Amino acid sequence: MSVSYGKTFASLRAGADQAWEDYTRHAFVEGLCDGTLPRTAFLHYLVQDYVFLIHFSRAWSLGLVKSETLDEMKVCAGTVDALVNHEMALHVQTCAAEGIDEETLFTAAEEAENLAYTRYVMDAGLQGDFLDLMAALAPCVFGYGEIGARLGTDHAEPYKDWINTYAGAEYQEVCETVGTMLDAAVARRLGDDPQSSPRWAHLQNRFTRATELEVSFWSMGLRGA
Ligand SMILES: Cc1ncc(C[n+]2csc(CCO)c2C)c(N)n1
Repeated sequence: MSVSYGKTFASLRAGADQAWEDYTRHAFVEGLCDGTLPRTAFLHYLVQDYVFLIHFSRAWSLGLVKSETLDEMKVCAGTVDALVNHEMALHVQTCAAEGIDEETLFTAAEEAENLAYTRYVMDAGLQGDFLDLMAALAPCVFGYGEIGARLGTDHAEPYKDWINTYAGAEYQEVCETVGTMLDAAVARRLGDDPQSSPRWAHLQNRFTRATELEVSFWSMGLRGA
């Protein structure tokens, strides 16, 4: 892998085995890359993803509540800001150009895969501590970072705006910042050898399950083809 987002992510990624490959090399992703993804599937994904981001913003806000350091708070607050004030704008713009207005996005009925994923993450945070929440949030952040880094910024239409959002230096820096914060959060709570902590298996389980839910999310997108 050419990108590095910290040792916590590297360990969790390795522990997720095949699920990680299924997520980051999904047919939906390959279709974005070579431009063969049907437009209807992309729009179906984008409408669902708008609602997804609403709930992910809520989950990152919970991260603020569960933080133990100002640095953790800064990363969570920055992510909420990026999500609600910037990342969602891409969805709104793209959908507006296709005649789908923001009211339609906000009130879209969630597909079961979407609902399952966001509520799973939220519950991981409500039930557990900051690390439980971060383990469930991590696949989303680093997976899109890894996909963006692999696809690169040199793409033709139709999906270059989407790809560039995640391939660009700005998002890659976000992933590095979150990775650094996550390493510090783990060291603070579990010490220098976190994999030997009795909590590690549970954190790995949260990460792997969230990764599987990302796979389902892509497959749900393809259903719109
Ligand atoms: C299904 C789905 N999974 C992941 C992302 C990417 N993503 C979601 S929240 C967030 C902000 C963290 O910095 C990022 C990058 C997405 N859009 N949709």
